[in-house]
Amino acid sequence: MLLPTLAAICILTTLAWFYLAPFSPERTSPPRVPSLFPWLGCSPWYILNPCAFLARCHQRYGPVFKVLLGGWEIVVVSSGDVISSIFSADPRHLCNDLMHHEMFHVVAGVRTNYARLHDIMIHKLFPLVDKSLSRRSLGQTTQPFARVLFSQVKKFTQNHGLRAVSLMQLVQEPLYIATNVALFGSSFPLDTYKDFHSLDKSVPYRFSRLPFWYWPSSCARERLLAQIRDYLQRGEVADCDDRFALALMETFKANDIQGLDGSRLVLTFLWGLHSNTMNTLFWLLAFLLADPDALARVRAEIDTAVEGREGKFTGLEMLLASDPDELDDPCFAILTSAVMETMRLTALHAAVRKAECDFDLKQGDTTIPIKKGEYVLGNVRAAHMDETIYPCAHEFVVDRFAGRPYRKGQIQTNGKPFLSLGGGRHICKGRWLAIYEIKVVAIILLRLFDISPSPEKSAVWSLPRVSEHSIGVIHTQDEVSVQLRLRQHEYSG
Ligand code: HEM
Repeated sequence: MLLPTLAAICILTTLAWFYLAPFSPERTSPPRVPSLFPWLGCSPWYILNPCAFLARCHQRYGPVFKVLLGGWEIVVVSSGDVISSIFSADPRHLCNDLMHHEMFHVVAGVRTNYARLHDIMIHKLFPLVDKSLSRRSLGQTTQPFARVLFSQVKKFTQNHGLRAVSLMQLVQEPLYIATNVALFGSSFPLDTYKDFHSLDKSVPYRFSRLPFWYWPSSCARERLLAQIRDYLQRGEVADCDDRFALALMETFKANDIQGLDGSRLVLTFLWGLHSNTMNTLFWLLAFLLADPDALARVRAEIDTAVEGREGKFTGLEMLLASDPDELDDPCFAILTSAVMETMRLTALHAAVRKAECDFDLKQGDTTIPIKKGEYVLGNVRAAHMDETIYPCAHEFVVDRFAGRPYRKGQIQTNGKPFLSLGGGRHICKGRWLAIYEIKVVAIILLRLFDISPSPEKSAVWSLPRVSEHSIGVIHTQDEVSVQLRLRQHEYSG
């Protein structure tokens, strides 16, 4: 009894201290968040709710502050310009190996051989992703994507016509399967969505080393690794159009990556490929369903484009057969803006880097000194919630990014600091794929269905709660059920 009581007293005292003490930050530049514990620093509060902790510190100490978390001195920055300069910094000065290491460990359980896997990922896999998923060549890589996606969504019309379905599964499973076919070919283990989802749900807890019932997700990970290993061992690529899969197999062969190492590398990549995109897509639908006017505007735009009223497409089938470049079009200006707005609202923190030497970050006319061995972290959420840049920053404003003339071939930021997709040399290599995929899923679902809250739950739609332990982009643990009703138009099942 003594130990738990002491622990409870300790936690309550420190919580009270954190909330009530009249904080006077140490007179350092940047200000340092005071902490009671010598090595742990503020990690108990950070781990309990990273987002709320950073928001409180931002409010108290301003846009730049230093905090000790589990032995790491971290300089947190919240201004768009400074975060951009971290993204663009020379990796010899600010290095992001740490995040990659964590991803390998947390997602795929890598404990040995890290350096070799990391080397292949950075020097072989990322350039391959960059080339295959660039705006110009995306159409060759995604050829079967929309076809497979459509056939997966159609299954919901057959099996779930009148029943409640999980919004998460509705938006994510077809996307997962179609993306895997497009990138890895149809011989990839496609019936793995449930295991992937179970692993994905555990990742934020694994990152924070929080107590969690890990057993189901660990079993899911083992099954995924075994199936991916079989896929790599077979080495079959069904179709020579599967360019990405062919190049991947060749890269693995040339570098003698096989067995468990190969499957761990692919699983880590698979998580990077799906996790943010799936969660962003879920929130796009959730925001639209919570805002009937926004939903009506996006749907009207889709109907106009699909019905060929402005001469763009003559039906859903034609739209789905088009090159991704065709969807990067002013006829989808509001939908594109809705995707950008969702990315703005869902991005958390990024740009975690370790300083390899003493380094100055520029902030306007001043500099932020970073010492060798310190870490920097970009509080993207704070930058995106800056009311001076984004009025009504906490609200979903569907046309926020549709104010200026549409610029094809560019991310539609409307000239505002937009950090959800990184920047500089580490800009997200899958950004064109992610935007294209999210748009296609939204087009298919909103064209085919009226989606309403499941009557067993509530007649009024409210946004799902944000999980305190989200990473990358916000997550939810809420089960959201919806009912689908086929709309009356060209498609009848
Ligand atoms: C909505 C979906 C996505 C979001 C919000 C997102 C976000 C990001 C961010 C913020 C970074 C920069 C991280 C940093 O520098 O610290 C990044 C990097 C990266 N992303 Fe994405 N991403 C998404 C989808 C994808 C997809 C579909 C792929 C496809 C494989 C992908 C592949 C990559 C790669 C390879 C990098 C590392 C680039 C490098 O370090 O050179 N991402 N992503």
